[in-house]
Amino acid sequence: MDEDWRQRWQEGRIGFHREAVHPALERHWPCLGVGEGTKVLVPLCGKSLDMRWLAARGHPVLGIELAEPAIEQFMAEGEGEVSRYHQSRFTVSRQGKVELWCGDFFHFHVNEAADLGAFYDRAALIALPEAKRQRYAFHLAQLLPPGARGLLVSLTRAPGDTGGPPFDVTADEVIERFSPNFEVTHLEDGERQPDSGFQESVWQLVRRGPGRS
Ligand SMILES: C[S@@+](CC[C@H](N)C(=O)[O-])C[C@H]1O[C@@H](n2cnc3c(N)ncnc32)[C@H](O)[C@@H]1O
Repeated sequence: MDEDWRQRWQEGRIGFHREAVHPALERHWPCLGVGEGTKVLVPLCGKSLDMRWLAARGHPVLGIELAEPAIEQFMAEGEGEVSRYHQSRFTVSRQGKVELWCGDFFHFHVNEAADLGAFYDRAALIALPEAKRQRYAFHLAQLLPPGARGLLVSLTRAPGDTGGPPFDVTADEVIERFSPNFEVTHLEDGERQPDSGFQESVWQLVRRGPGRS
């Protein structure tokens, strides 16, 4: 699976990438109550412009992405000097308020997450096959302190369509996977797309106590 993602980036098969900031982020982030200056984790970040939007609102952003081309492109398309350093199994590239960690999200350790206070998941959970989604929800919870808030943009496919990625993740599954560690609130459902049959759903998650273990 990891190799598939790297290959997609090599070949430019990145239909998931949006050329504009996601409207759900613009609509809902301001209502989440995430404090100014709070550092935002963006798992499986690609080269999403949503990270620039978060940075422009004053948030330091920490994105994690497997594919080096995604990070190279993000930096090349941005402005400002890029610095790089190595941290455990990752190469970290930093430009302005955005730092992108190149490597596997599941290798990102809680010790490296000390200053995180919020997260943003658009097309991260739904990029993972079922077997990895439970692990994802648990790992995310381990990285965030109690009270940390985030936005999740999930997706369902047309009834009977079992393809992916993006994978079909129902509302029941979102609740089941996250509610042990998060307060989960459904915010909205988008329109089902007539061509793809995809329908996005947007969720607010708040990390419950007692905290990281
Ligand atoms: C569907 S894309 C979404 C990217 C981004 N969130 C966006 O909205 O454009 C999923 C991304 O996750 C990356 N990815 C997949 N598995 C990963 C993992 N285990 N760790 C880090 N990145 C991963 C892929 O390379 C791909 O760029």
